[in-house]
Amino acid sequence: MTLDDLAAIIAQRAGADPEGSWTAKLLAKGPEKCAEKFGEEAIEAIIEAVRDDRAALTREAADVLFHLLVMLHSRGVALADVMAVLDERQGRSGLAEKAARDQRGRD
Ligand SMILES: N=c1c2ncn([C@@H]3O[C@H](COP(=O)(O)OP(=O)(O)OP(=O)(O)O)[C@@H](O)[C@H]3O)c2ncn1[C@@H]1O[C@H](COP(=O)(O)O)[C@@H](O)[C@H]1O
Repeated sequence: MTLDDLAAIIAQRAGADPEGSWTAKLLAKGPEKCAEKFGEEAIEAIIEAVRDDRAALTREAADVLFHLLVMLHSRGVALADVMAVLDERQGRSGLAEKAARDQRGRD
């Protein structure tokens, strides 16, 4: 399973009957609810990271990735576009990237 596979499943489920699909049910509630659910899952992952429960963190991280992709779909953001941003950053130090971002914020 890749993130591309999961994004394709989410796109396919988007038009499904909400009674038979968690993805369809969540998307039907709108982007704000998808964002809220992503936030809940992120917090659950944070809690497991702080507790240092690796098995629970692994499960919560899977929930985070799934709900991130649902949230992106809800706002029409393609995973490919997110990956393109990461591609642009490849080979560039995170510190240099942050400095450039801060400079753009000041312009
Ligand atoms: N990867 C996932 C996935 N990860 C998590 N979830 C669901 O996300 C929901 C979140 O559960 P939580 O317990 O955190 O939230 P909750 O059910 O609101 O309960 P509370 O926390 O509020 O008590 C659960 O129903 C999980 O089953 C997922 N649902 C679907 N997928 C993928 O999407 C595919 C399509 O699923 P459907 O859309 O359901 O057909 C599946 O085959 C999977 O590949």
